[in-house]
Amino acid sequence: MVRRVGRGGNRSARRTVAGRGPSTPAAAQAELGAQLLDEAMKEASWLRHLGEAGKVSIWVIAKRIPVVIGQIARLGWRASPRALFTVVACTVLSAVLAGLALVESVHVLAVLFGPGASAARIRSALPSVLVLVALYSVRACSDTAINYGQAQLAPRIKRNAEIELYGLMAQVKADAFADADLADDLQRAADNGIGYLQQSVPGCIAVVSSILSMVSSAGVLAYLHPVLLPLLLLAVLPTGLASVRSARAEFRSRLRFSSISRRLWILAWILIDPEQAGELRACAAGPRLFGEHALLADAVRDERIRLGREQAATALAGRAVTGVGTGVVYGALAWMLTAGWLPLSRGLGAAMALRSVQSSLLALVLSVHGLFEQALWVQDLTDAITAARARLPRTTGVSCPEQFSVLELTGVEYTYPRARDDDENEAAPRPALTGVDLVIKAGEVTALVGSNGAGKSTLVKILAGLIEPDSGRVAWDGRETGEFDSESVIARVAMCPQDATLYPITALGNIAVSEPDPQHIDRVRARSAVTLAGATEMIEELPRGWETVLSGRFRGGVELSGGQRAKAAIARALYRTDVAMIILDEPTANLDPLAEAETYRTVMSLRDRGDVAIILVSHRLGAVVGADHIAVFDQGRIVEAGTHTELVAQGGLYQRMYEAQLAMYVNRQTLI
Ligand SMILES: Nc1ncnc2c1ncn2[C@@H]1O[C@H](COP(=O)(O)OP(=O)(O)OP(=O)(O)O)[C@@H](O)[C@H]1O
Repeated sequence: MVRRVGRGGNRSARRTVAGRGPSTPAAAQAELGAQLLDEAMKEASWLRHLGEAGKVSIWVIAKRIPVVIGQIARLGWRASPRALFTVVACTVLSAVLAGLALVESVHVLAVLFGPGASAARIRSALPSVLVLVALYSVRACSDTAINYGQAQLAPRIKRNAEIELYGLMAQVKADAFADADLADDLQRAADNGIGYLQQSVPGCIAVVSSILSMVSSAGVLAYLHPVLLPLLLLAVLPTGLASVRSARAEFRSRLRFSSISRRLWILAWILIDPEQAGELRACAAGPRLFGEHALLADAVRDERIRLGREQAATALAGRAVTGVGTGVVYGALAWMLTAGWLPLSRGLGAAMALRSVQSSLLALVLSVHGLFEQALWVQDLTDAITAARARLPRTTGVSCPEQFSVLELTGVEYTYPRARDDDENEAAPRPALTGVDLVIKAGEVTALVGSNGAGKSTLVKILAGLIEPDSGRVAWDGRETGEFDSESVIARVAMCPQDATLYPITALGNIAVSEPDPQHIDRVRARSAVTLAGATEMIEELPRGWETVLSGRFRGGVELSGGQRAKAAIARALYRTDVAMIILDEPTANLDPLAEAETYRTVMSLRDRGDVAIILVSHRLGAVVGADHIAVFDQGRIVEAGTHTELVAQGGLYQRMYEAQLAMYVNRQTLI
């Protein structure tokens, strides 16, 4: 049993850190567990809105709710005007029918409790009973229509939001994702915003429908006797307040335990993920992770039990006060009946109306709280969409030329955007590139080499049009790329990035993934790309050959090795024949020596395409010996440039790196 968990921290754990260590191994274990829980309960960015509904005032909620309902109504109108109309019309109709049914019940009671013989009274009440049955039947149809309309609206609204959000995600500039805050915003929008948006549709309907039911029942009370209206407050207010308190306790608990729930989810995922099963056992990590899972799961169980107790106590107090209030109301009703202010039938009708208002109020409190929380997430989603819109690629209406002879970079500078959280750091972020000048020619192989973190991959992203320099110039045959639509530049570059991703589609689909329509895949071109990448044998040996899905997560699919993945990624780049530049960023890091040598021969042979510039990033300097031009990077700058022979003769960084690698093969003594 875990005790004393909370956002404020665990006192005993703190004491141990500050003072002497725990006395026994069991105490040490318990304190370690308490620290883990403390850590797990710190608020994370994706918890941003959870629990806010538990903190704000009722007035803030009251002002916000109509805005949300308006927003969802607008989305509903865009998604399906007919479904929205059905829902609105039937919600109003249901409330009116509920009121009419109450009034009709009073008529039935008036007849049944009126003068005359029993049989005659029952006969006289029959028409009103039939009307009552008709009213309830129509209301049942109306409620069904609301459910139907809601089932039509919610998925459409969700789908529209998905189209908008994922469409934007696929379009925003690649460097937008380097902005950790935007990436976080988009992730939250996808993980939570869309789901909450869908939930907010029934949420809005529940709120409107409970308000209308309350108004309708209150209207009936006023019709029975105006004095009953103020009495109503006595009967419903305590229930309302108890419900608000209980709902807030629930939200607060969710806030404190959401971080733990997320950890639990991640731990459970690690324990059951087939891909991680081997490593988990090899590292003997299973018992430790299982122990951590058990600790957190026990804490969640204890919290649910505690919450249940708190809510039961709140409900009991609410019920007790409501009981007193209801007693006062019924006392007043009895007095009105005996004083002749109200006939018996109306008194019974008033009791029914009171019950109806109480249950509608309960539903209203719960649905308003739920909707308020959903509204915060919906707002988050809207904000993320607006932020993503501001990061769409440049459109100028001018496409870049199909080819270039010379691509020139002059004084290129680039610094990655930093996260909002980093803004407080006083040190300015270090530029990834500074004053880069480089000339790239079609029909040549240009190699980019240098130390780790020197800026090679960043330059490659600029060449591919994925990011744009903060300053400096990138020009295709003298025309600055800023003149062109960003998309048109990206479309003219084939890229094989470091650690390329294979998608869970067929091998053929992966090689020709640049073809939007699978019907238009050129199989001959795909075969020749695979041959050039040295991957023919690998693909033909797959269980279903070209049609094998390249993911072990799917039935019949396979998981490729790192080297096999690299070959497929190279083939994917070589499939593109409509490009001005082919970029290979560390293409052979995972290849065996023979495959590596073969790949470099292929890369050099790409010069034969004539009008295509080849960019090769590599740490294997033996592989760039044959390049036409080599640029050596260090700390964001090009510090040396030339051919292999020229660079070795210079005796600088390149020569030192080359000699170091050479020594590994020819003179092991140098390394020892
Ligand atoms: N997405 C990013 N966000 C922030 N900084 C980044 C990002 N990518 C790279 N950097 C930083 O930019 C600098 C240059 O990185 P880059 O990946 O271009 O180096 P590289 O020469 O390709 O390195 P390596 O040889 O290790 O692949 C590094 O300091 C790195 O930390």
